[in-house]
Amino acid sequence: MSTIPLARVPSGSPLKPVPGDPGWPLIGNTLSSMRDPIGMMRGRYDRYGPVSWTSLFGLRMVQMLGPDANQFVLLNRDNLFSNHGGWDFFIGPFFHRGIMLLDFEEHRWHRRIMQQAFTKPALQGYLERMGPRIEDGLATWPDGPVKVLPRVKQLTLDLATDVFMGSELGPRAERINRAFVDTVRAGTALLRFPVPGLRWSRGLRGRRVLEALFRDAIPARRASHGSDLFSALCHATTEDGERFSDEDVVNHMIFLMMAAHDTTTITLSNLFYQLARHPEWQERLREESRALDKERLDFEDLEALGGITLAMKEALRLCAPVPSLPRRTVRDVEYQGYYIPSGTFLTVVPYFTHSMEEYWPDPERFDPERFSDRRREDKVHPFAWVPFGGGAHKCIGLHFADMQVKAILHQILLRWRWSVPAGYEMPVDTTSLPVPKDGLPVTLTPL
Ligand code: HEM
Repeated sequence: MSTIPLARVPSGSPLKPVPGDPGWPLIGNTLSSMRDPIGMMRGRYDRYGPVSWTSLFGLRMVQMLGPDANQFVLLNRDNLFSNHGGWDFFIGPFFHRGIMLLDFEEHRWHRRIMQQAFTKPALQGYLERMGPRIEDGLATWPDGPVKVLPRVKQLTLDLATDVFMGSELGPRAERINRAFVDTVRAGTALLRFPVPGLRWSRGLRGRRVLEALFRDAIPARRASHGSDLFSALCHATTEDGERFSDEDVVNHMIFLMMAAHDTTTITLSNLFYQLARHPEWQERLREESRALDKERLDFEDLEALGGITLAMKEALRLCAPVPSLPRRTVRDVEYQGYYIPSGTFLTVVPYFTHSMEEYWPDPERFDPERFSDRRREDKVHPFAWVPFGGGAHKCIGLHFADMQVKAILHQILLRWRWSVPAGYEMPVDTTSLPVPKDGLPVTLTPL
Protein backbone atom coordinates (compact mmCIF):
# COMPACT_ATOMS: atom_id res chain seq x y z
CA MET A 1 0.00 0.00 0.00
CA SER A 2 1.42 3.39 -0.91
CA THR A 3 2.27 6.02 1.67
CA ILE A 4 -0.17 8.91 2.05
CA PRO A 5 0.58 12.04 4.11
CA LEU A 6 -1.74 12.64 7.09
CA ALA A 7 -2.16 16.34 6.27
CA ARG A 8 -0.61 19.02 4.11
CA VAL A 9 2.15 20.86 5.95
CA PRO A 10 1.60 24.67 6.08
CA SER A 11 3.54 26.38 3.33
CA GLY A 12 6.98 27.53 4.36
CA SER A 13 7.13 25.08 7.27
CA PRO A 14 10.27 22.93 7.47
CA LEU A 15 8.26 20.07 8.98
CA LYS A 16 7.41 16.71 7.34
CA PRO A 17 3.89 15.28 7.06
CA VAL A 18 3.12 12.17 9.14
CA PRO A 19 3.44 9.16 6.81
CA GLY A 20 0.95 6.30 6.82
CA ASP A 21 -1.84 4.52 5.02
CA PRO A 22 -5.51 3.90 5.78
CA GLY A 23 -5.34 0.08 5.62
CA TRP A 24 -8.38 -1.74 4.25
CA PRO A 25 -11.42 0.15 2.92
CA LEU A 26 -13.97 0.90 5.69
CA ILE A 27 -12.35 -1.17 8.47
CA GLY A 28 -8.86 0.27 8.06
CA ASN A 29 -6.40 -1.58 10.29
CA THR A 30 -8.94 -2.17 13.08
CA LEU A 31 -9.08 -5.95 12.69
CA SER A 32 -5.34 -6.51 12.36
CA SER A 33 -4.73 -4.28 15.38
CA MET A 34 -7.21 -6.40 17.37
CA ARG A 35 -5.83 -9.72 16.11
CA ASP A 36 -2.12 -9.04 16.49
CA PRO A 37 -1.46 -5.55 17.87
CA ILE A 38 2.26 -6.03 18.43
CA GLY A 39 2.86 -7.58 14.97
CA MET A 40 0.83 -4.84 13.32
CA MET A 41 2.70 -2.05 15.11
CA ARG A 42 6.10 -3.66 14.60
CA GLY A 43 5.37 -3.72 10.86
CA ARG A 44 4.45 -0.05 10.88
CA TYR A 45 7.39 0.94 13.10
CA ASP A 46 9.82 -0.81 10.75
CA ARG A 47 8.20 0.74 7.69
CA TYR A 48 7.45 4.28 8.84
CA GLY A 49 9.42 4.82 12.05
CA PRO A 50 7.98 5.94 15.42
CA VAL A 51 5.25 8.24 14.02
CA SER A 52 2.68 7.14 11.47
CA TRP A 53 -1.06 7.23 10.89
CA THR A 54 -3.65 4.66 9.97
CA SER A 55 -7.39 4.19 10.14
CA LEU A 56 -8.69 2.61 13.38
CA PHE A 57 -12.30 2.44 14.63
CA GLY A 58 -13.33 4.70 11.76
CA LEU A 59 -10.87 7.41 12.81
CA ARG A 60 -7.59 8.62 11.38
CA MET A 61 -5.28 7.77 14.24
CA VAL A 62 -1.61 8.68 14.64
CA GLN A 63 0.43 6.05 16.46
CA MET A 64 3.39 7.47 18.38
CA LEU A 65 5.56 4.52 19.26
CA GLY A 66 8.42 4.01 21.70
CA PRO A 67 9.64 5.54 24.98
CA ASP A 68 10.52 8.98 23.54
CA ALA A 69 6.98 9.37 22.20
CA ASN A 70 5.55 8.17 25.54
CA GLN A 71 7.58 10.80 27.34
CA PHE A 72 6.63 13.62 24.97
CA VAL A 73 2.89 12.87 25.00
CA LEU A 74 2.42 11.79 28.61
CA LEU A 75 4.44 14.64 30.15
CA ASN A 76 2.47 16.99 27.90
CA ARG A 77 4.65 19.94 28.89
CA ASP A 78 2.90 22.54 26.73
CA ASN A 79 -0.68 21.24 27.20
CA LEU A 80 -0.76 20.04 23.60
CA PHE A 81 -2.74 16.84 24.18
CA SER A 82 -6.25 16.45 25.55
CA ASN A 83 -7.23 13.34 27.52
CA HIS A 84 -10.90 14.16 27.11
CA GLY A 85 -10.53 14.44 23.36
CA GLY A 86 -8.90 11.00 23.25
CA TRP A 87 -10.89 8.93 25.75
CA ASP A 88 -14.34 10.45 25.31
CA PHE A 89 -14.81 8.76 21.94
CA PHE A 90 -14.31 5.32 23.51
CA ILE A 91 -15.86 5.54 26.98
CA GLY A 92 -17.38 9.02 27.31
CA PRO A 93 -21.08 8.09 27.53
CA PHE A 94 -20.45 5.70 30.44
CA PHE A 95 -17.63 7.43 32.29
CA HIS A 96 -18.74 11.00 31.82
CA ARG A 97 -16.52 13.42 33.82
CA GLY A 98 -14.37 10.63 35.25
CA ILE A 99 -11.04 12.18 36.26
CA MET A 100 -9.15 10.59 33.36
CA LEU A 101 -11.48 12.45 30.99
CA LEU A 102 -10.74 15.88 32.45
CA ASP A 103 -8.00 18.19 31.23
CA PHE A 104 -5.41 20.67 32.41
CA GLU A 105 -6.35 23.02 35.29
CA GLU A 106 -9.72 21.41 35.88
CA HIS A 107 -8.05 17.98 36.02
CA ARG A 108 -5.42 19.21 38.48
CA TRP A 109 -8.14 20.62 40.75
CA HIS A 110 -9.95 17.26 40.88
CA ARG A 111 -6.72 15.29 41.24
CA ARG A 112 -5.64 17.36 44.28
CA ILE A 113 -8.86 16.43 46.05
CA MET A 114 -8.90 12.80 44.93
CA GLN A 115 -5.35 12.35 46.22
CA GLN A 116 -6.82 12.61 49.76
CA ALA A 117 -8.54 9.26 49.17
CA PHE A 118 -5.19 7.60 48.38
CA THR A 119 -3.05 8.65 51.36
CA LYS A 120 -1.23 6.03 53.43
CA PRO A 121 -3.86 5.96 56.21
CA ALA A 122 -6.62 5.63 53.60
CA LEU A 123 -4.81 2.72 51.92
CA GLN A 124 -4.30 1.05 55.31
CA GLY A 125 -8.04 1.25 55.88
CA TYR A 126 -8.78 -0.34 52.49
CA LEU A 127 -6.31 -3.16 53.14
CA GLU A 128 -7.95 -3.95 56.48
CA ARG A 129 -11.30 -4.28 54.72
CA MET A 130 -9.82 -6.53 52.03
CA GLY A 131 -8.32 -9.29 54.19
CA PRO A 132 -11.54 -10.98 55.43
CA ARG A 133 -13.33 -10.46 52.08
CA ILE A 134 -10.50 -12.25 50.24
CA GLU A 135 -10.76 -15.14 52.70
CA ASP A 136 -14.53 -15.37 52.13
CA GLY A 137 -14.08 -15.22 48.36
CA LEU A 138 -11.35 -17.85 48.20
CA ALA A 139 -13.35 -20.17 50.45
CA THR A 140 -15.75 -20.64 47.50
CA TRP A 141 -12.96 -21.74 45.10
CA PRO A 142 -12.81 -25.52 44.59
CA ASP A 143 -9.64 -27.63 44.50
CA GLY A 144 -8.81 -29.08 41.08
CA PRO A 145 -9.54 -27.53 37.67
CA VAL A 146 -10.76 -23.91 37.63
CA LYS A 147 -10.87 -21.07 35.15
CA VAL A 148 -8.88 -18.21 36.61
CA LEU A 149 -10.38 -15.24 34.79
CA PRO A 150 -14.04 -15.54 35.92
CA ARG A 151 -12.96 -16.45 39.46
CA VAL A 152 -10.62 -13.50 39.83
CA LYS A 153 -13.14 -11.16 38.19
CA GLN A 154 -15.81 -12.14 40.71
CA LEU A 155 -13.38 -11.78 43.60
CA THR A 156 -12.22 -8.29 42.59
CA LEU A 157 -15.83 -7.24 41.99
CA ASP A 158 -16.88 -8.43 45.46
CA LEU A 159 -13.88 -6.65 46.94
CA ALA A 160 -14.79 -3.46 45.11
CA THR A 161 -18.33 -3.63 46.43
CA ASP A 162 -17.00 -3.62 49.97
CA VAL A 163 -13.77 -1.61 49.79
CA PHE A 164 -15.12 1.01 47.40
CA MET A 165 -18.72 1.26 48.48
CA GLY A 166 -18.85 -0.11 52.01
CA SER A 167 -20.70 -3.30 52.88
CA GLU A 168 -23.44 -1.25 54.55
CA LEU A 169 -25.03 -1.12 51.12
CA GLY A 170 -26.54 -4.49 52.06
CA PRO A 171 -29.13 -5.79 49.60
CA ARG A 172 -28.39 -2.98 47.14
CA ALA A 173 -24.90 -4.44 46.57
CA GLU A 174 -26.18 -7.06 44.12
CA ARG A 175 -28.00 -4.45 42.03
CA ILE A 176 -24.93 -2.24 42.00
CA ASN A 177 -22.76 -5.13 40.87
CA ARG A 178 -25.03 -5.84 37.93
CA ALA A 179 -25.30 -2.19 36.89
CA PHE A 180 -21.55 -1.84 37.20
CA VAL A 181 -20.80 -4.87 35.01
CA ASP A 182 -23.20 -3.56 32.33
CA THR A 183 -21.61 -0.11 32.42
CA VAL A 184 -18.06 -1.45 32.07
CA ARG A 185 -18.90 -3.89 29.28
CA ALA A 186 -20.61 -1.20 27.23
CA GLY A 187 -17.29 0.53 26.52
CA THR A 188 -16.35 -2.45 24.32
CA ALA A 189 -19.67 -2.68 22.44
CA LEU A 190 -19.28 -3.18 18.70
CA LEU A 191 -22.61 -1.47 17.93
CA ARG A 192 -21.95 1.95 19.39
CA PHE A 193 -25.53 3.23 19.64
CA PRO A 194 -28.47 2.20 21.84
CA VAL A 195 -30.45 -0.85 20.68
CA PRO A 196 -32.69 -2.13 23.52
CA GLY A 197 -31.20 -5.24 25.14
CA LEU A 198 -27.74 -4.80 23.59
CA ARG A 199 -24.55 -3.72 25.33
CA TRP A 200 -24.68 -0.01 24.61
CA SER A 201 -28.18 0.56 25.94
CA ARG A 202 -27.62 -1.80 28.90
CA GLY A 203 -24.53 0.29 29.69
CA LEU A 204 -26.48 3.55 29.62
CA ARG A 205 -29.13 2.03 31.90
CA GLY A 206 -26.41 0.68 34.22
CA ARG A 207 -24.89 4.14 34.43
CA ARG A 208 -28.28 5.65 35.38
CA VAL A 209 -28.77 3.01 38.11
CA LEU A 210 -25.32 3.71 39.56
CA GLU A 211 -25.87 7.47 39.46
CA ALA A 212 -29.14 7.18 41.35
CA LEU A 213 -27.79 4.74 43.94
CA PHE A 214 -24.66 6.74 44.70
CA ARG A 215 -26.50 10.04 44.75
CA ASP A 216 -29.04 8.72 47.24
CA ALA A 217 -26.31 7.32 49.49
CA ILE A 218 -24.24 10.52 49.66
CA PRO A 219 -25.99 12.36 52.53
CA ALA A 220 -25.45 9.42 54.89
CA ARG A 221 -21.81 9.13 53.82
CA ARG A 222 -21.18 12.80 54.37
CA ALA A 223 -22.64 12.46 57.86
CA SER A 224 -20.52 9.45 58.93
CA HIS A 225 -16.86 8.38 58.66
CA GLY A 226 -16.39 4.96 57.05
CA SER A 227 -13.05 3.53 55.85
CA ASP A 228 -14.38 2.78 52.33
CA LEU A 229 -13.40 4.78 49.23
CA PHE A 230 -16.89 6.24 48.77
CA SER A 231 -16.71 7.80 52.25
CA ALA A 232 -13.17 8.98 51.54
CA LEU A 233 -14.34 10.85 48.42
CA CYS A 234 -17.25 12.39 50.32
CA HIS A 235 -14.85 13.77 52.94
CA ALA A 236 -11.77 14.49 50.80
CA THR A 237 -10.70 18.09 51.45
CA THR A 238 -7.47 19.82 50.43
CA GLU A 239 -5.51 22.17 52.69
CA ASP A 240 -7.29 25.02 50.90
CA GLY A 241 -10.69 23.56 51.75
CA GLU A 242 -11.53 22.34 48.23
CA ARG A 243 -14.11 19.51 48.17
CA PHE A 244 -16.11 17.48 45.68
CA SER A 245 -19.74 18.30 44.92
CA ASP A 246 -22.27 15.44 45.06
CA GLU A 247 -22.16 15.25 41.27
CA ASP A 248 -18.35 14.95 41.33
CA VAL A 249 -18.48 12.14 43.88
CA VAL A 250 -20.92 10.18 41.71
CA ASN A 251 -18.84 10.63 38.55
CA HIS A 252 -15.58 9.74 40.27
CA MET A 253 -16.99 6.67 42.01
CA ILE A 254 -18.25 5.22 38.73
CA PHE A 255 -14.96 5.90 37.01
CA LEU A 256 -12.80 4.60 39.85
CA MET A 257 -14.64 1.30 40.00
CA MET A 258 -14.04 0.79 36.31
CA ALA A 259 -10.39 1.90 36.46
CA ALA A 260 -9.62 -0.51 39.28
CA HIS A 261 -11.58 -3.58 38.30
CA ASP A 262 -10.44 -4.92 34.92
CA THR A 263 -6.86 -3.73 35.32
CA THR A 264 -6.33 -5.62 38.58
CA THR A 265 -8.13 -8.68 37.22
CA ILE A 266 -5.88 -8.77 34.15
CA THR A 267 -2.73 -8.34 36.25
CA LEU A 268 -3.70 -11.20 38.56
CA SER A 269 -4.62 -13.46 35.64
CA ASN A 270 -1.24 -12.86 34.02
CA LEU A 271 0.55 -13.53 37.28
CA PHE A 272 -1.38 -16.78 37.62
CA TYR A 273 -0.31 -17.74 34.11
CA GLN A 274 3.36 -16.85 34.44
CA LEU A 275 3.70 -18.42 37.87
CA ALA A 276 2.11 -21.63 36.58
CA ARG A 277 4.64 -21.74 33.76
CA HIS A 278 7.52 -20.85 36.07
CA PRO A 279 7.03 -23.00 39.19
CA GLU A 280 10.43 -21.93 40.55
CA TRP A 281 9.06 -18.38 40.83
CA GLN A 282 5.80 -19.60 42.31
CA GLU A 283 7.82 -21.44 44.99
CA ARG A 284 10.00 -18.40 45.68
CA LEU A 285 6.92 -16.23 46.23
CA ARG A 286 5.31 -18.91 48.41
CA GLU A 287 8.39 -19.02 50.63
CA GLU A 288 8.21 -15.24 51.11
CA SER A 289 4.53 -15.47 52.01
CA ARG A 290 5.10 -18.35 54.42
CA ALA A 291 7.90 -16.43 56.11
CA LEU A 292 5.34 -13.80 57.15
CA ASP A 293 3.49 -16.53 59.03
CA LYS A 294 0.03 -14.95 58.78
CA GLU A 295 -3.09 -15.36 56.65
CA ARG A 296 -3.93 -11.66 56.19
CA LEU A 297 -1.41 -9.04 55.16
CA ASP A 298 -0.84 -5.90 57.16
CA PHE A 299 0.31 -2.73 55.48
CA GLU A 300 3.84 -3.12 56.90
CA ASP A 301 4.16 -6.55 55.25
CA LEU A 302 3.85 -5.24 51.70
CA GLU A 303 7.53 -4.41 51.36
CA ALA A 304 8.59 -7.88 52.49
CA LEU A 305 6.97 -9.41 49.41
CA GLY A 306 9.77 -8.32 47.06
CA GLY A 307 9.30 -11.39 44.85
CA ILE A 308 5.70 -10.42 44.06
CA THR A 309 6.89 -6.87 43.30
CA LEU A 310 9.34 -8.19 40.68
CA ALA A 311 6.91 -10.73 39.21
CA MET A 312 4.11 -8.15 39.06
CA LYS A 313 6.32 -5.63 37.27
CA GLU A 314 7.27 -8.27 34.73
CA ALA A 315 3.66 -9.41 34.27
CA LEU A 316 2.67 -5.76 33.68
CA ARG A 317 5.47 -5.42 31.15
CA LEU A 318 4.52 -8.56 29.24
CA CYS A 319 0.85 -7.62 29.17
CA ALA A 320 -0.01 -3.99 29.91
CA PRO A 321 -3.68 -4.07 31.04
CA VAL A 322 -4.31 -0.67 29.42
CA PRO A 323 -2.59 -1.37 26.12
CA SER A 324 -2.82 2.06 24.55
CA LEU A 325 -3.57 5.59 25.73
CA PRO A 326 -5.53 7.84 23.36
CA ARG A 327 -5.20 11.61 23.18
CA ARG A 328 -6.26 14.42 20.83
CA THR A 329 -4.12 17.39 19.89
CA VAL A 330 -5.55 20.77 20.92
CA ARG A 331 -2.98 22.71 18.88
CA ASP A 332 -0.65 22.01 15.98
CA VAL A 333 2.19 19.82 17.26
CA GLU A 334 5.76 19.45 16.12
CA TYR A 335 7.43 16.16 17.08
CA GLN A 336 10.73 14.84 15.71
CA GLY A 337 10.32 16.99 12.62
CA TYR A 338 6.72 15.85 11.94
CA TYR A 339 3.69 18.09 11.67
CA ILE A 340 0.61 16.84 13.54
CA PRO A 341 -2.33 19.22 13.07
CA SER A 342 -4.68 20.39 15.81
CA GLY A 343 -7.64 18.03 16.34
CA THR A 344 -5.71 14.83 15.48
CA PHE A 345 -6.50 11.60 17.35
CA LEU A 346 -3.33 9.87 18.46
CA THR A 347 -2.25 7.10 20.76
CA VAL A 348 0.82 6.02 22.70
CA VAL A 349 1.11 2.29 23.25
CA PRO A 350 2.60 0.75 26.42
CA TYR A 351 1.77 -2.71 25.04
CA PHE A 352 4.12 -2.17 22.10
CA THR A 353 6.82 -0.27 24.01
CA HIS A 354 7.16 -3.16 26.46
CA SER A 355 7.84 -5.58 23.61
CA MET A 356 10.57 -3.53 21.89
CA GLU A 357 13.80 -5.48 21.66
CA GLU A 358 15.57 -2.14 21.22
CA TYR A 359 14.94 -1.59 24.96
CA TRP A 360 14.19 -5.01 26.48
CA PRO A 361 16.62 -7.90 25.98
CA ASP A 362 14.74 -11.08 25.01
CA PRO A 363 11.41 -9.22 25.38
CA GLU A 364 9.11 -12.25 25.26
CA ARG A 365 10.84 -14.01 28.16
CA PHE A 366 9.29 -13.89 31.66
CA ASP A 367 12.30 -12.69 33.63
CA PRO A 368 11.30 -10.73 36.77
CA GLU A 369 14.95 -10.33 37.77
CA ARG A 370 15.29 -7.75 35.01
CA PHE A 371 13.71 -5.36 37.53
CA SER A 372 16.08 -6.32 40.38
CA ASP A 373 18.44 -3.69 41.81
CA ARG A 374 21.31 -5.58 40.19
CA ARG A 375 19.87 -5.24 36.66
CA ARG A 376 17.18 -2.53 36.56
CA GLU A 377 16.61 -2.94 32.81
CA ASP A 378 13.68 -0.53 33.10
CA LYS A 379 16.19 2.26 33.75
CA VAL A 380 17.20 2.17 30.10
CA HIS A 381 14.64 4.97 29.56
CA PRO A 382 12.29 6.66 32.08
CA PHE A 383 9.32 5.87 29.80
CA ALA A 384 10.26 2.33 28.70
CA TRP A 385 8.07 0.76 31.43
CA VAL A 386 4.74 2.57 31.48
CA PRO A 387 1.91 0.22 32.51
CA PHE A 388 0.55 3.00 34.75
CA GLY A 389 1.06 5.77 32.21
CA GLY A 390 2.99 8.89 33.25
CA GLY A 391 2.72 12.63 33.78
CA ALA A 392 -0.33 14.37 35.23
CA HIS A 393 -2.70 11.46 34.51
CA LYS A 394 -0.41 8.72 35.86
CA CYS A 395 -2.50 6.07 37.58
CA ILE A 396 -3.59 7.37 40.98
CA GLY A 397 -4.36 3.80 42.07
CA LEU A 398 -0.96 2.21 41.47
CA HIS A 399 -0.21 1.65 45.17
CA PHE A 400 -3.76 0.44 45.68
CA ALA A 401 -3.24 -2.04 42.81
CA ASP A 402 0.07 -3.24 44.26
CA MET A 403 -1.58 -3.72 47.65
CA GLN A 404 -4.61 -5.56 46.30
CA VAL A 405 -2.58 -7.89 44.07
CA LYS A 406 -0.29 -8.72 47.00
CA ALA A 407 -3.18 -9.23 49.43
CA ILE A 408 -4.91 -11.67 47.06
CA LEU A 409 -1.85 -13.53 45.78
CA HIS A 410 -0.48 -13.96 49.31
CA GLN A 411 -3.59 -15.83 50.41
CA ILE A 412 -3.69 -17.93 47.24
CA LEU A 413 0.00 -18.90 47.57
CA LEU A 414 -0.66 -20.16 51.09
CA ARG A 415 -3.67 -22.27 50.03
CA TRP A 416 -2.79 -23.84 46.69
CA ARG A 417 -0.05 -24.78 44.27
CA TRP A 418 -1.28 -24.32 40.70
CA SER A 419 -0.21 -25.56 37.29
CA VAL A 420 -1.02 -25.59 33.58
CA PRO A 421 -0.32 -28.56 31.25
CA ALA A 422 3.21 -28.69 29.80
CA GLY A 423 3.45 -26.59 26.65
CA TYR A 424 0.25 -24.62 27.39
CA GLU A 425 0.31 -21.09 25.99
CA MET A 426 -2.41 -18.69 27.04
CA PRO A 427 -4.32 -17.26 24.06
CA VAL A 428 -4.93 -13.53 24.58
CA ASP A 429 -8.07 -11.78 23.39
CA THR A 430 -6.93 -8.30 22.36
CA THR A 431 -10.23 -7.00 20.96
CA SER A 432 -10.63 -4.80 24.03
CA LEU A 433 -8.44 -4.94 27.16
CA PRO A 434 -6.17 -8.01 26.90
CA VAL A 435 -7.70 -11.04 28.66
CA PRO A 436 -7.16 -14.82 28.42
CA LYS A 437 -9.40 -15.99 25.58
CA ASP A 438 -9.97 -19.38 27.22
CA GLY A 439 -10.44 -17.97 30.74
CA LEU A 440 -7.07 -19.52 31.72
CA PRO A 441 -7.75 -23.08 32.94
CA VAL A 442 -5.39 -24.15 35.76
CA THR A 443 -5.37 -26.95 38.31
CA LEU A 444 -5.36 -25.94 41.97
CA THR A 445 -3.69 -28.42 44.33
CA PRO A 446 -4.41 -27.77 48.01
CA LEU A 447 -1.43 -27.44 50.34
C1 HEM B 1 -2.56 -2.99 37.68
C2 HEM B 1 -3.61 -2.21 37.75
C3 HEM B 1 -3.73 -0.89 37.03
C4 HEM B 1 -3.19 -0.47 35.84
C5 HEM B 1 -2.27 -1.24 34.92
C6 HEM B 1 -3.65 0.88 35.62
C7 HEM B 1 -3.29 1.66 34.52
C8 HEM B 1 -3.63 2.99 34.37
C9 HEM B 1 -3.16 3.83 33.30
C10 HEM B 1 -2.28 3.40 32.14
C11 HEM B 1 -3.65 5.08 33.51
C12 HEM B 1 -3.37 6.33 32.68
C13 HEM B 1 -4.37 6.54 31.58
C14 HEM B 1 -4.01 7.70 30.67
O1 HEM B 1 -2.99 8.39 30.88
O2 HEM B 1 -4.73 7.93 29.71
C15 HEM B 1 -4.45 5.01 34.70
C16 HEM B 1 -5.16 6.07 35.23
C17 HEM B 1 -5.97 5.97 36.34
N1 HEM B 1 -6.11 4.90 37.18
FE1 HEM B 1 -5.20 3.12 36.98
N2 HEM B 1 -4.46 1.24 36.66
C18 HEM B 1 -4.54 0.21 37.54
C19 HEM B 1 -5.24 0.17 38.73
C20 HEM B 1 -5.98 1.20 39.24
C21 HEM B 1 -6.68 1.17 40.48
C22 HEM B 1 -6.69 -0.02 41.45
C23 HEM B 1 -7.32 2.36 40.62
C24 HEM B 1 -8.17 2.88 41.73
C25 HEM B 1 -8.29 2.35 42.91
C26 HEM B 1 -6.99 3.15 39.45
C27 HEM B 1 -7.44 4.44 39.21
C28 HEM B 1 -7.01 5.22 38.16
C29 HEM B 1 -7.45 6.59 37.95
C30 HEM B 1 -8.43 7.36 38.82
C31 HEM B 1 -6.82 7.05 36.81
C32 HEM B 1 -6.93 8.42 36.17
C33 HEM B 1 -5.95 9.34 36.79
C34 HEM B 1 -5.98 10.74 36.20
O3 HEM B 1 -6.47 10.91 35.09
O4 HEM B 1 -5.53 11.65 36.89
N3 HEM B 1 -6.18 2.41 38.63
N4 HEM B 1 -4.41 3.73 35.23
